Amino acid sequence: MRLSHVCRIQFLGFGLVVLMAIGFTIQILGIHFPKRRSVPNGREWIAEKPEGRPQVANTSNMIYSGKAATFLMSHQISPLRLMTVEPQPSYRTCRPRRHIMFLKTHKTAGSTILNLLHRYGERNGLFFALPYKYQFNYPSSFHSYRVKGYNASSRPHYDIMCHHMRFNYPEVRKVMPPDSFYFTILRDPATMAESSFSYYRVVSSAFKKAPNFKAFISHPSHYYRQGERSNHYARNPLWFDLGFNSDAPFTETYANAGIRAVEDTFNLVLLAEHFDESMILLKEELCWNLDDVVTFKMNSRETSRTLNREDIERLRAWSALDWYLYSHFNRTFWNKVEHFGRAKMDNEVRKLKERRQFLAKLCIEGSEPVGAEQIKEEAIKPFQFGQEKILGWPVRNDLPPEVRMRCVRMVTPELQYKDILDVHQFPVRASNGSVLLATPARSIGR
Ligand SMILES: Nc1ncnc2c1ncn2[C@@H]1O[C@H](COP(=O)(O)OS(=O)(=O)O)[C@@H](OP(=O)(O)O)[C@H]1O
Repeated sequence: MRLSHVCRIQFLGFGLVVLMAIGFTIQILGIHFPKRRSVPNGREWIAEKPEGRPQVANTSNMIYSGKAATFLMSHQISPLRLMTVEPQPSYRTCRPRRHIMFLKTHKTAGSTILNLLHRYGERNGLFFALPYKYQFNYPSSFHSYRVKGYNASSRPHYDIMCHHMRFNYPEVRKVMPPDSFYFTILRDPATMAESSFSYYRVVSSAFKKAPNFKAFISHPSHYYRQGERSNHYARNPLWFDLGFNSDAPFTETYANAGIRAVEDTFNLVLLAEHFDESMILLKEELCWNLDDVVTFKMNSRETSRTLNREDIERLRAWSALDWYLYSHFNRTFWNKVEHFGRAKMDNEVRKLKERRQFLAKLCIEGSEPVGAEQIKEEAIKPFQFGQEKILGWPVRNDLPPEVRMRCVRMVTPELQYKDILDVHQFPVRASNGSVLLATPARSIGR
């Protein structure tokens, strides 16, 4: 009798251990159990949900043609479904965050992040704190009166702020709600300098004076003078964008004080070199879905120069404050990944890459970025600046209109997207009340 009792306890204990092991494995792999939903009847698909509620879209009147039809049919799936946001896992207790401040640093993949913020905001009817042109009077320090429609007495409600600025927290705080999520992105100062040299050589005095990049790397101080035109791109540009003194001599005490200020203000600091991991961390922190953070690389150059070890060391030493900052947030970034779970992260990154590849096949003519001259539509032509060609994404013409529209939004560059949002938020009305298209600020200058 006692023996069978002991056996039963042992059996229950063993079962418990097996269940715990299964739960632990699920946790590590980050497997989500989506809500059970009704199987589509061939005509109906769960479509995008602006307010988080599923809507049913009838796709029976969709137009299919050419290669698109073959692609869509080969995947046995409705085109709308391809553009669908995955359902929220049923156990998720968090609520998507919608008050967001992104500090867009220069040459750090910020335009790609802007694209996802623009899309999310537009889809969810959020209100952007927009600059009058394309930047908040950069390189001057940010001031609230630079936000279109801002009025200190009436304090309009803004949800997202994301265009280039030199950060100035007291002024930003006046504009953004107190519960805003602050994030930014950093890049290794060496590769960043290579990108900046190519892009900003026409404007930065230090870059202009150097006969070539190699010469600049060998003797940066020979070409650099504090305060000369656009030299904030040439030394410690991250430090500058964060609102600090980029010409201050490096000391650990000073650098640590800056890092503490960033940590006190920003909820998350991302890394351009680890963009996909960054997107997963961002998605988790914002309680968003995978599709919200799927992007195509924006603002990339046709060619770039490879740096050798010595070049890298020199450039990091030249921008010592940025290198110290980057090294610190590189450590905290990987601590966050560790905390999230490496295996889970790998799994999520794999899903992100697959989704991007899938959407590239669906949306993009040839699936690869091309030079601006190969893109006919002004709405998606990349802005050209600097010494190298900036690439863009041609959208296939044989897609059903709604799908094509969503594809176009995924590759709409920052400047054109800002114009679209501006027109939505500040429609110019004729005397009869009809909406006139506002003059794109682009025609006035960046
Ligand atoms: N997803 C992703 N992953 C990694 N790197 C990326 C990504 N998206 C953009 N980029 C690279 O970021 C550089 C452009 O940065 P920005 O868009 O911030 O430039 S800008 O300041 O707005 O002009 C530019 O770098 P360079 O090509 O070295 O110039 C882009 O290639």
